[in-house]
Amino acid sequence: MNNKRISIIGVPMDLGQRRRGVDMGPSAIRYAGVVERLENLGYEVNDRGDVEIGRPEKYDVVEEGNLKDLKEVVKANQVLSDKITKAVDEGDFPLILGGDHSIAIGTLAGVANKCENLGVIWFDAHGDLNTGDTSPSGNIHGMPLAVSLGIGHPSLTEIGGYAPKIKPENLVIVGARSLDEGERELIREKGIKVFTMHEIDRMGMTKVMEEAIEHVSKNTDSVHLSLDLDALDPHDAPGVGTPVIGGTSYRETHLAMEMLAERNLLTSVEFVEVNPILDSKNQTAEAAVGLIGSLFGEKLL
Ligand SMILES: NC(=[NH2+])NCCC[C@H](N)C(=O)O
Ligand SMILES: [Mn+2]
Ligand SMILES: [Mn+2]
Repeated sequence: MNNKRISIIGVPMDLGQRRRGVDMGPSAIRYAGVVERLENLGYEVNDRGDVEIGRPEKYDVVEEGNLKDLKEVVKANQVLSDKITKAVDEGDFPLILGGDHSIAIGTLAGVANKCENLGVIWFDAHGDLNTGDTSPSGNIHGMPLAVSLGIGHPSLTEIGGYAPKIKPENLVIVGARSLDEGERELIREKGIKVFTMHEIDRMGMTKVMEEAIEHVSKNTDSVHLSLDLDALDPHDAPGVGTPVIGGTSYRETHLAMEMLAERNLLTSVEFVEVNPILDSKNQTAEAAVGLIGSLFGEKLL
């Protein structure tokens, strides 16, 4: 990834879930020194600022189909998608900072329209494979993968003007330990590759990443990484809205990032769900920046 210009795009989105504060995620990650960290690795960094998020007069409004704050989520994701397309057209490597995970809808719309077959590595405690019909919460941050597979409300699946963005065989989920019933069904029906915490315990992160990388590099021309900080154990990343015990350690995740850096296959990256209000002394944003450093080639010796 060397000799490249990185475009940072912040997305202070908090409408895809109910806990306020995750809109400050991009600021917290910047404050933890992401730009300096990347510049020290020799990259040129183009911080394109934040996507504007509409502030609804009333929060949590379900306009239709069990989808909370649908209108504002759609609007921001369309803007994000266009912004990414522009960055890619200008030759930049996109690094997206969230914000809740509903922004992955716009991110994938923006990065997938430039390639035939996008591979996706999705680090998450959750599946994010719900639709309005299967979601227990109505929170759109639990839906971006289903939406990107073309499943869900048309105002979400049609963002960017095309659908689907990804194919189920080009997707791998790592770190899952909390799935809703509808998500399990979709995983089985579509044959989606999932390395749950069970496989990570059993095989170790090295083997999991070797297989995950192999899986997403087959028949793909680009590979996107979406990392939800709740994939990590809450002990190492407490500042997230939907923590689930029993996640990957900072060390294991760090190793995964180093393996991705070695393989040099990523074409876009996104870090989401950092919520400074729920954090302790910006620990989660700092963890994110440490992981970003490794991902972009930082080495101790
Ligand atoms: N991106 C996330 N943190 N998603 C959490 C989703 C939680 C739950 N499965 C839901 O759909 O409401
Ligand atoms: Mn999650
Ligand atoms: Mn997620």
